[in-house]
Amino acid sequence: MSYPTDAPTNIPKDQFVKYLDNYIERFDIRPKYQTDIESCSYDEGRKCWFSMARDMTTSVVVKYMARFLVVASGENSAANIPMIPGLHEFAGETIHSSRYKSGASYSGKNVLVVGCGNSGMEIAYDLASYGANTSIVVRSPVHVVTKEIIRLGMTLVRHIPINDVDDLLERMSNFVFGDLTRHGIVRPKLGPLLLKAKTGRSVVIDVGTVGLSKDGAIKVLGNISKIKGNIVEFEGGKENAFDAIVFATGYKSTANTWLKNGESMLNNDGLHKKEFPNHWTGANGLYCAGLAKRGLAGIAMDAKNSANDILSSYHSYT
Ligand SMILES: NC(=O)C1=CN([C@@H]2O[C@H](COP(=O)(O)OP(=O)(O)OC[C@H]3O[C@@H](n4cnc5c(N)ncnc54)[C@H](OP(=O)(O)O)[C@@H]3O)[C@@H](O)[C@H]2O)C=CC1
Ligand SMILES: O=C(O)C(=O)Cc1c[nH]c2ccccc12
Repeated sequence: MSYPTDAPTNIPKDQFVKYLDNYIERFDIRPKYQTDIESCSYDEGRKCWFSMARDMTTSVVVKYMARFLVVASGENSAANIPMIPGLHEFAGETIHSSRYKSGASYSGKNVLVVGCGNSGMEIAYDLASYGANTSIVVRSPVHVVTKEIIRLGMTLVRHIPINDVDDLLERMSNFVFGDLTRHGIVRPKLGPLLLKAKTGRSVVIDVGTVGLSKDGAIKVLGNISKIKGNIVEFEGGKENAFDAIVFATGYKSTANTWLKNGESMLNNDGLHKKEFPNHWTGANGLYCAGLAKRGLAGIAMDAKNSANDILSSYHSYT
């Protein structure tokens, strides 16, 4: 099997869409856009998977039949908003990062971004650029890198031990950003690639947020303890008033809600049951790609394993 080697790196949106179109054409993929899978279940008698697919524009439900089923709906499927005491009575606006489009309407407002993953860090930068008085909650250590550094790391780790690559990535990142501890951003003990492999936590690619935090244009705050009206209280007792809170607090898998008979592969959280590296397949032609919290490299690994396995059982099946 061959894969395109011309994957885009830093190109405008229309060229990226063109890349996807070329990909579809090259592999003869027929996407069903605007389609919601309501359920997938295994028919023991016919030895196949039945999927109920609702056309979101017409609401017509179509039934698909397939010998193989690949769950690729991802770890980032439904918005995760934490339970914080007093949140339901918060006097301002609350929004999850998945619905955030632009900081334009937040100009001049006091906005708190909760979460310092890539979504939170990008949104904080956008809000500050639109003139919002921006704060961000950074409750845990995080690896901030540049896109060049992580790209280099992902290439080197195919040839060099992970600890050596992590050492290099940390040195380079420290050289670029300096020690950010006094700005509220602390590096985790584990290196960036090992942290991803062990905990699923991604590095954050800086888009300018770090510079604004150093300038004080974006305020870095610790964990929230409670909310009272429009006041947010932080651990340590600090209190600030906010007009809006953006929850960039990540996502959950939803595969367990629509996949019936998936017990051989998925748990109640919609993530795989089996330990890595044997997690990507279940019974009766069931597969998953991208539920192992191993980032882009993990998704590629699952996709190749699933495709090769389907190919070999397809040949023995026909
Ligand atoms: N440009 C890009 O390539 C982008 C990539 N992405 C990717 O998409 C995926 C999803 O990213 P994202 O939406 O950022 O979600 P993530 O799961 O990566 O990050 C969620 C963040 O929310 C924090 N959080 C969760 N609950 C709380 C809480 N109660 N109080 C304070 N903080 C909290 C987490 O902190 P803690 O670690 O302490 O739990 C973490 O910092 C990731 O793989 C990411 O790398 C996203 C945006 C842009
Ligand atoms: O593959 C992942 O998820 C990583 O953690 C590394 C990575 C590659 N490209 C990225 C873009 C945003 C955040 C992390 C990565």
